[in-house]
Amino acid sequence: MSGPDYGRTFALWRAGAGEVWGHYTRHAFVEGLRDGSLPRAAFLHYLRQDYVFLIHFARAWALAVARAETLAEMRPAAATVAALVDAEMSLHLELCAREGIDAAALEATEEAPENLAYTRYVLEAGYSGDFLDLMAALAPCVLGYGEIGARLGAEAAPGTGYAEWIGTYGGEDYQAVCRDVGALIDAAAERRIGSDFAGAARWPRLAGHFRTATRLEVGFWDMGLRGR
Ligand SMILES: Cc1ncc(CN)c(N)n1
Repeated sequence: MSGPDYGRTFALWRAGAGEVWGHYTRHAFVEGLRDGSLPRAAFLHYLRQDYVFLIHFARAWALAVARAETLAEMRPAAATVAALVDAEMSLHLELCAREGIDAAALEATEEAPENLAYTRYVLEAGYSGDFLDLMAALAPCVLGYGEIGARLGAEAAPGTGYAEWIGTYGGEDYQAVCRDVGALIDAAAERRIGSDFAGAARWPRLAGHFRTATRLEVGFWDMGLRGR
């Protein structure tokens, strides 16, 4: 199982997460997007939760701007905040508007426990740790969807009904964000722990953040699939 190249640190964290990574990126929800069999109600339930999720993720990336130690770290972190609130959330606004769900209704969505658990875990990693801890907790979100989008872009059934979702995450704009974030994480890791990543005292904790966030992604898909 391979995917796009988003850098060395991501490749090591991804491999270290073991089978959990496949549970996330090949979840039944994802396969339902690919072949079009995902019930529309489950998709809309997921989209509403994901809109709220992205608000908190934009806050977490804004925290990364504050935790950055250099301008070279600050710029891509700030660009990712913009990509989340300007580009990615537009997908949710447009798809939901077509179903009669407006922005006010989206913002009034009551957070599911799986959503609360995931977003607050990531924010806590940033509050109690440093920039690199935060990157480890954020990476499965950004880069996992990049990997899923790239695969579904190549494999999706014609007329799946979820082509816009797939096009957003498989498209060049989102893939460029993933490559930039991968490069940002590689540079941030070298700066803080040197080039012998796996030998660094901090490595198990960082890999643990990545694995936990990946498990929380699986829980998010489970929540979406269950629907209301
Ligand atoms: C739960 C979740 N994880 C990741 C992404 C991709 N930014 C997302 N929109 N939602």
